[in-house]
Amino acid sequence: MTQNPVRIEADYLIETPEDPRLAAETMAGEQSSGTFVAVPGETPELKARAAARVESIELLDAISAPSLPVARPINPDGPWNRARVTLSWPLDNIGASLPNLVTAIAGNLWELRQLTGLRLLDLRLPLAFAAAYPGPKFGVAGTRELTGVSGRPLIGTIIKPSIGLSPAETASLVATLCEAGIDFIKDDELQSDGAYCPFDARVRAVMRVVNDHADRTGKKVMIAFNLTGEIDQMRRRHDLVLSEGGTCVMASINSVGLAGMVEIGRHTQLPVHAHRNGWGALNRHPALGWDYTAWHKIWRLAGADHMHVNGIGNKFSETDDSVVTSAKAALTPMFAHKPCIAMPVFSSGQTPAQAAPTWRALGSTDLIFAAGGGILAHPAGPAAGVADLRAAWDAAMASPQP
Ligand SMILES: O=C(O)[C@H](O)COP(=O)(O)O
Ligand SMILES: [Mg+2]
Repeated sequence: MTQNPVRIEADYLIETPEDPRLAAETMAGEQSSGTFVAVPGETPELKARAAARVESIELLDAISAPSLPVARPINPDGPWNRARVTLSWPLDNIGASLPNLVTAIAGNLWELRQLTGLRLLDLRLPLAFAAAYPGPKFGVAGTRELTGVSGRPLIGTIIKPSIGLSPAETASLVATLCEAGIDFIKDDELQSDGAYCPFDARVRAVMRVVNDHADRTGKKVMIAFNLTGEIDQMRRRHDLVLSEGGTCVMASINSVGLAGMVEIGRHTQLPVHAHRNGWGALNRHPALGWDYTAWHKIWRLAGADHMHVNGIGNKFSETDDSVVTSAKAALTPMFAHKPCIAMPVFSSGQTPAQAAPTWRALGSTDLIFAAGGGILAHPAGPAAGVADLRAAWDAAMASPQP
């Protein structure tokens, strides 16, 4: 977690038919003061001030075929060398700006013909970024306080069918889940403000049920209402959730973009639940895109309190190791004085069967365990689904601390 006070650092896995040292210099040049040819104004003084630097290169095994196509290959016969590279940039090139950070560390780099593979593995930011951005306002502690859940994961679900229910039907399902003792419910990412389930009507209908349940039992179930939209809409939707007594809002972060998320992060008085749909396009090919460890940091800084990490034995394509690495990353402090911890959300094909392996692999109860089909498709109904999931977690946690 040691931060260079004046330089941004990023680690990459590169694949190149050139000497990796040359390719790394091209990366640094293209992403700072250089271009494909020396230009007169790029003086030694200017370079000293603005050039990105190659901080380290670790050579890895070469491979026998390129991972990505190139229109005019530099060396069509290979070999395709691989290396782990760290670059750094002067903070003053961009200032503490998340959108411009992404352009610098993850902009035109992806298109360089010198590279047949490029993956951004991790990044380290100067403290100025911690000062410039809100970070999560609630995180694990604030979410636990609002839900009254301690010592175990939050047991959650996703409204299913994802889309198609009316506000009244959604509220009726929420009532059943509240009675069953659930802690957390979220809209599906596909449900935001459609014609037959408008956002405002859904919030009002659902919060009537949630508030009534809280008045009777003292337990306020946290509902993550999906406010994804344009910036003015999102601010207004947040304000409605707040005024109705809601305790969480959700956004599809790839859809609202970094500036959208920063605005939510600054405006919010509620925890922000960050849904990562679209992530596969940035991550699924091992020689292209981002590792979650690097990517999720920009969203935490922007204000994500809950970060989706997929789940053990998920219905998608990701390995369990990758899921656990992501969850541990979300729980790792970003800055000593401003940890920006985000609560990992395990979701995607989760059922009681994944409770014990998740507990063993993570060794923490600081998570939201969200099972949509895993609760709502229970043969004995949603209430039995909640009870089974609670029982599975209780049994898992009774086994020795991993
Ligand atoms: O939005 C989500 O988190 C997913 O739709 C999870 O749904 P599932 O538990 O039914 O896979
Ligand atoms: Mg979903």
